[in-house]
Amino acid sequence: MKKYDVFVFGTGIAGKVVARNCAQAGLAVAIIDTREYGGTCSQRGCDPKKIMLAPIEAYEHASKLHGYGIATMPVLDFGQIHQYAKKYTQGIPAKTEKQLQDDGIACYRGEAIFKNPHTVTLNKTDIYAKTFVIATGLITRPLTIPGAAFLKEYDDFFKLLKAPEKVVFIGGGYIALEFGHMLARAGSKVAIIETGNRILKNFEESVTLKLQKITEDLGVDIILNARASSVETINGRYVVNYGKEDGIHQVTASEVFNTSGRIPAVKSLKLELAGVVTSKTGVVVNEFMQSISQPHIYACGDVSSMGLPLTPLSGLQATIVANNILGKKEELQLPSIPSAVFTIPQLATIGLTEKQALQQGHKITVLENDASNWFNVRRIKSDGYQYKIILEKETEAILGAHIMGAAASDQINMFAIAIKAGMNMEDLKSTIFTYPSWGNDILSYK
Ligand SMILES: Cc1cc2nc3c(=O)[nH]c(=O)nc-3n(C[C@H](O)[C@H](O)[C@H](O)COP(=O)(O)OP(=O)(O)OC[C@H]3O[C@@H](n4cnc5c(N)ncnc54)[C@H](O)[C@@H]3O)c2cc1C
Ligand SMILES: NC(=O)c1ccc[n+]([C@@H]2O[C@H](COP(=O)([O-])OP(=O)(O)OC[C@H]3O[C@@H](n4cnc5c(N)ncnc54)[C@H](O)[C@@H]3O)[C@@H](O)[C@H]2O)c1
Repeated sequence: MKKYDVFVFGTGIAGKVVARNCAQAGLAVAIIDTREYGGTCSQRGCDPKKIMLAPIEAYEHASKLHGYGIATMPVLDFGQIHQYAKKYTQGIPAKTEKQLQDDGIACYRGEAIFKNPHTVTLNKTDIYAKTFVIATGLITRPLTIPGAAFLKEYDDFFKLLKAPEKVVFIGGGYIALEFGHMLARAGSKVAIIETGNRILKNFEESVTLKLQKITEDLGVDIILNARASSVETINGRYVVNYGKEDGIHQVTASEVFNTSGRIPAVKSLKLELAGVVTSKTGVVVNEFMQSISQPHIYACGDVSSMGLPLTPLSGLQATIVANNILGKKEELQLPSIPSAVFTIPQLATIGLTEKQALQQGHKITVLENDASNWFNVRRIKSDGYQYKIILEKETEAILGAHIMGAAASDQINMFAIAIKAGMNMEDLKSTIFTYPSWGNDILSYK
């Protein structure tokens, strides 16, 4: 029987970091993936999405400044955009596998299944390990509606060679908004069906409603308080039926995407045979990222029950897992994690919303303004700008920051630094920033 010190499931950011750190420290490590090596973020998530966004942002800038120095409009070519992202992603599986092999890691492919807490079976062969790491990420939540087989998933977006004529997204979260903004600018007619009463329901309401309005003005049809009930094909087109309070409605589409959320990828591992406890949010772990029921089995990244499913946290958790396997006892101190939706303009958040701050009993001061007429917005003729900052009333400590604007994903990082450094709003505002930058705008937040 093959024996390893560490056996890692998943070659995304989380699995890769654990495997490499442990192998570089001299442990015998094996890793396995059911798909191409390299995981979601680099191949079908954050990075290719941002690459595709680059020409779309350039086009957007040009269209806003058309007649203000841009004399002729450029032409957006979705096929070229697809190729641009593909060129970036296509080398990743081979490069990832080579890095792992160069570190002396045994690389497997396929579906290994737990037989007992220390053994997995792969292609009828048993493999023993002292320690296991589950880093299998998330998969699209299956919708159990008639016609669900017609639905595309997030990774199909990266296979599109042209912008479809009409696209429907079922679910109005991160993925629908980011993809919808790109496709709408590339010429698709976009509709989003959302069960809630607004998009991006975990974000601060006022700034999100501003983005919702901008998205509608872009031509995206946002259908709220609606639940998709079935998908049919009629004359080569899809018809999505959805229920609202007043009955069943229909929308037609050339492509329909299931963007209704993502669930932990644990089903095929047979974790129950290893005695590993899971919940709806993934493998239940303690502060050392160990399974609460089997301490020699760790979980990190999106599949762990700890924190938001975002790349920076996955990397942090993986480093902690590796340190714990290597005997340096380290706890995950969940930091304030910023998050951004890469629409145009962007939406970014950190910390508590106003509602959460009040629910937690804080006495608060709120700095809020529609800053759409500020210099930086007028300069690039962007669609809008709004912020809401939640402060502890007495100390001015920053409890939460929420920004909708062209550079929100970077501005929010300044709040992340301030929160980590224990700076209050006055400290932040007494810092000298470059002028006239988006960062400097923060000095005028009131
Ligand atoms: C479209 C999209 C855009 C995103 N954009 C952002 C962004 O802008 N910023 C951000 O912070 N986050 C973003 N995310 C989230 C980010 O991609 C994840 O947080 C991150 O990839 C998680 O890394 P991971 O290693 O935990 O999982 P993954 O990268 O998903 O890796 C898990 C790996 O495990 C493999 N696997 C699954 N099941 C098994 C099994 N049974 N056995 C072996 N291997 C298995 C998978 O094939 C995969 O390779 C985005 C996600 C999506 C879908
Ligand atoms: N920029 C980023 O950081 C980024 C980008 C993309 C994805 N992600 C990660 O991926 C995760 C998943 O993203 P997502 O967009 O798939 O999910 P999400 O959880 O952000 O949004 C899903 C939405 O679908 C709605 N919904 C659920 N069932 C529905 C139904 N039957 N009909 C209509 N609406 C329905 C929900 O109310 C919710 O608003 C995110 O939580 C995030 O962590 C991050």
